[in-house]
Amino acid sequence: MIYKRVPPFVPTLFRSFAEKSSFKTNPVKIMKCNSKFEVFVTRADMPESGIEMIRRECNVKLWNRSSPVPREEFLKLVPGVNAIYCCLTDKIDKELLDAAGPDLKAVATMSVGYDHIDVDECSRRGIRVGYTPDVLTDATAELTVALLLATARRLPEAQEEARSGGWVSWAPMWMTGPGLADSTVGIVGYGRIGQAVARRVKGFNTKQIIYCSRTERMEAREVGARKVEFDELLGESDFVICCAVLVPETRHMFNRSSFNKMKRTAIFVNTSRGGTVDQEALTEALTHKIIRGAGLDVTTPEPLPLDHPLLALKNCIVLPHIGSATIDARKTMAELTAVNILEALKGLEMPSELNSIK
Ligand SMILES: O=CC(=O)O
Repeated sequence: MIYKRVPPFVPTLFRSFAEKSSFKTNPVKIMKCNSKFEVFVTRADMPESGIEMIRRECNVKLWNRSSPVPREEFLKLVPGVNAIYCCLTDKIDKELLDAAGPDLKAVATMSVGYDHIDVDECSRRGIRVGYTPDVLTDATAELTVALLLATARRLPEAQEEARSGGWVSWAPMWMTGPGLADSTVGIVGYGRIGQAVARRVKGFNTKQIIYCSRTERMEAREVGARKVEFDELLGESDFVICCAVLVPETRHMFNRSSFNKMKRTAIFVNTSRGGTVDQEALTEALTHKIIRGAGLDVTTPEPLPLDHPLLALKNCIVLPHIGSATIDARKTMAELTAVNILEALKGLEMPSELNSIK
């Protein structure tokens, strides 16, 4: 990987500064360094090390709130900027690119997912697009396994029982769930994260790992994983894990028909994007015990409204999209996003680029 680590960062002002005094009332903070380039950053609480790297070489226009920039503000703030440093809540589409205008040279997202960016449209306009693969693979795979175990072994439910007095005594079959040992694990989407999940679940003495992906993956040999068709994976797996990228072909691939093909004892886990699941069908499958349980780190929409039926189901765990949320992963993602922008503005290759415009 070409990604270069930067020297240790001296903590600076951004968030604490932003949260002090006058900045509370001003939604944008401008940081000048006499560069010809201006970079718009969509969150006040992007990790400081990445912002500091950009600030050393470019003028930074920082959205001075830790909540997403409202769309109307976003459209007003981007005209004339040379780069946008964004995250997965920021939609970068034609309208936004039109608003930014011809000086926009690069968009870099602090995420591996890029379904919020119209990459083709960026390419047509000569705008380079960067993202952050690799650096969050371990973090996301760890969370996926944690969610898998928490769902199968019913950890939130068990904790609730302990807290609320439901724990009357040890009981032979109380709070039981399926184990990974001797099970079949099916992984849908065998990219970097899918492979990292496979390596981890292998360590739990699983019987077999099967996967489906567009192509046969050499990496699967390392864990003895076998490529199968989607329907076979659904029918064979005790645990079905979705690590697939969200593209038109994967939208709602987990629907009524898919849940009906799964074992009634199956556990479904999704750490990719909420859009891969038809949530109404999932709610029905969980309510009517068509499958045993589900663990979701991603939903549609995010956040899931508090009155959403999935949040009321005991056999469903919902996490607030924290797959990559280790401290190191998030810092490294921020720094990679900064390097992507700086290299693009210098006309150099981005370390992690989605489109290659020469
Ligand atoms: O979901 C998280 C990411 O795309 O980085």
